[in-house]
Amino acid sequence: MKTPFEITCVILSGGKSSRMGEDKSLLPFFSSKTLIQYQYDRLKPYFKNIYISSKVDKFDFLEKDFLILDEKQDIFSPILALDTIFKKFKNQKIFIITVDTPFVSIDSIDKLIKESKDYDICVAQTEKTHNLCGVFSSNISLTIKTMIENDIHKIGYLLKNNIHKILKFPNNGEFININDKDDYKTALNNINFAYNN
Ligand SMILES: Nc1nc2c(ncn2[C@@H]2O[C@H](COP(=O)(O)OP(=O)(O)OP(=O)(O)O)[C@@H](O)[C@H]2O)c(=O)[nH]1
Repeated sequence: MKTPFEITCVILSGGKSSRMGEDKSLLPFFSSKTLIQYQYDRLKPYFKNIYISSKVDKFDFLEKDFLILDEKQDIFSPILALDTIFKKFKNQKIFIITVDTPFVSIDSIDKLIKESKDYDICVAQTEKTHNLCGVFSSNISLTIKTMIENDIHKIGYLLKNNIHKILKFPNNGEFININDKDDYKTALNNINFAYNN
């Protein structure tokens, strides 16, 4: 195994899951683990520090010290998650990934971290841009503050207003998001196929 990445990882897992119709982070995924526990456990060996960002404490497997609860509870938005994350981690770069992308490879994460050196944001792109899979620097805090004050929640705005790099990857499959029941069904097939072959 590689030496763990120096950079801290935070998994975003406090969304509304409106397209799924139930909290996707707690859906059964693989080997008796929920989606969030699967994502956490598979990434944990590769990072010195790994946290989960959420609105509430809903993870029975996680020690409280590794949970980052959003400061603002009234609306759902990854921008609010990033706001709390960078209040905790000042002057740092953080690797951000979402709970619903369990197939992103460690090699791709390695590439994103290496490529992020000269940028405040470095995110992945395949057929579309994966705005919440990449490295974010605390230098973006000021833009986040402005966005919250003006009720702007588009990650695209955050990218546009900071020095960023969009890193292309050839394999769309590894960046698939699990948003609705069909995505979930496909992801379950993929994960079972991967472990049985
Ligand atoms: N901590 C935290 N995470 C959030 C919040 N809103 C969204 N996320 C996470 O950010 C990622 C992208 O979220 P979205 O696609 O906007 O929302 P979602 O909950 O995944 O799904 P939809 O409600 O169907 O859009 C997911 O990993 C969410 O769990 C929030 O308010 N707080």
